Amino acid sequence: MSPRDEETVAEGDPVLVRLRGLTKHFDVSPPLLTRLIEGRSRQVLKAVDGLDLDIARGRTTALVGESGCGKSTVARLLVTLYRPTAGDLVFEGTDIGRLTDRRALASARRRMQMIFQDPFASLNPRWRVGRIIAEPLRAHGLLDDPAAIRRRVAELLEHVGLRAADAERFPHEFSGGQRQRISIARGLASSPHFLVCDEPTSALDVSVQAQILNLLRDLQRDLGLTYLIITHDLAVVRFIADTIGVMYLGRLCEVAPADTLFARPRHPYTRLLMETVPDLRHPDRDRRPMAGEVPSPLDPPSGCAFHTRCPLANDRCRRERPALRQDGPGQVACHAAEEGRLSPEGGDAVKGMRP
Ligand SMILES: Nc1ncnc2c1ncn2[C@@H]1O[C@H](COP(=O)(O)OP(=O)(O)OP(=O)(O)O)[C@@H](O)[C@H]1O
Repeated sequence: MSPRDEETVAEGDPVLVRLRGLTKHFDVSPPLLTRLIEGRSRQVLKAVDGLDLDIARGRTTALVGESGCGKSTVARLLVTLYRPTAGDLVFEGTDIGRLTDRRALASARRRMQMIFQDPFASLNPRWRVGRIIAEPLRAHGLLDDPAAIRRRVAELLEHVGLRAADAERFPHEFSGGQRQRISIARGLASSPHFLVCDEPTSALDVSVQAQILNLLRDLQRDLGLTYLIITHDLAVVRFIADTIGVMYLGRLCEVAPADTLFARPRHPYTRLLMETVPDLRHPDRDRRPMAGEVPSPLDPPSGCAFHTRCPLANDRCRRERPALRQDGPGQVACHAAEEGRLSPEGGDAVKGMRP
């Protein structure tokens, strides 16, 4: 056990967030009249379809996968912007997916915050930075004395590498990276335990991305924060994540410690994703596009959702949905892995999938 493990276990439950069978379906049916005239039935989009995941306290868990696999929907479920269709969403011991008590929900919301991708869109351009950062303090009724609010805002600005005097300026006076720092300061205002970061760096230049990721790491160390990072960018994940969950069409196909996942990816889809990782030092070099189309979540394939793109798929894969099973230090949902049909390095498994 590493010293960091001992620390988290000593605090009690090492798991801050526990997801069991977490599901979000959207009713995307055409209006009733259209359905009657055109003889169409109801349509349900399975954005998230039975997710089991533990998010370790004080650590960084990342969810990766191609666009449309359900990452942002998970983020929105976690911060209670959406209600689950089914399943458990337990945060600090409370199933917040089922909470109806307003005060309990407000208390949970204070302890978790979301950082969005686009700091332009998420900051009110007409408000001074001080007011933007102070807003959660007022909304949650944490501070009302103007001098105390000013002190807290100054402290938060300094925490994220800005100056106390920046409170007087407007968002447009800052660069993209600085604006993301302002978003993070606002996210920290209510002293949350859990930050959900949805593509926190994808709107930024590569050089600035590393600064923001370093800031997130420093804040985690200083404040004991737990992160869920949502991204399609494996380079970001490699830089910051302790644990990685790989999503495909609303389900997790692999969950593993970051080192294990990069050294020995197991699921054929993870192996294919790895082929597309840009080198952090040479981000423009050798980035292959992903082969094949992701099937529609309106009509997901039977059995393993990945079987339509997987060169190792057999009849069982087409018929039977694989469960997420323990596999070394991680978990993988793959019949080929369970049956020992994967090559150790993954070369054979991905050859047929390369464009
Ligand atoms: N409010 C909604 N109503 C209907 N469908 C939705 C809604 N939100 C998301 N979806 C659909 O759910 C699926 C998952 O979307 P989601 O945004 O969670 O994926 P993602 O992996 O975050 O993709 P991206 O990286 O492009 O944001 C997509 O097919 C999307 O069109």
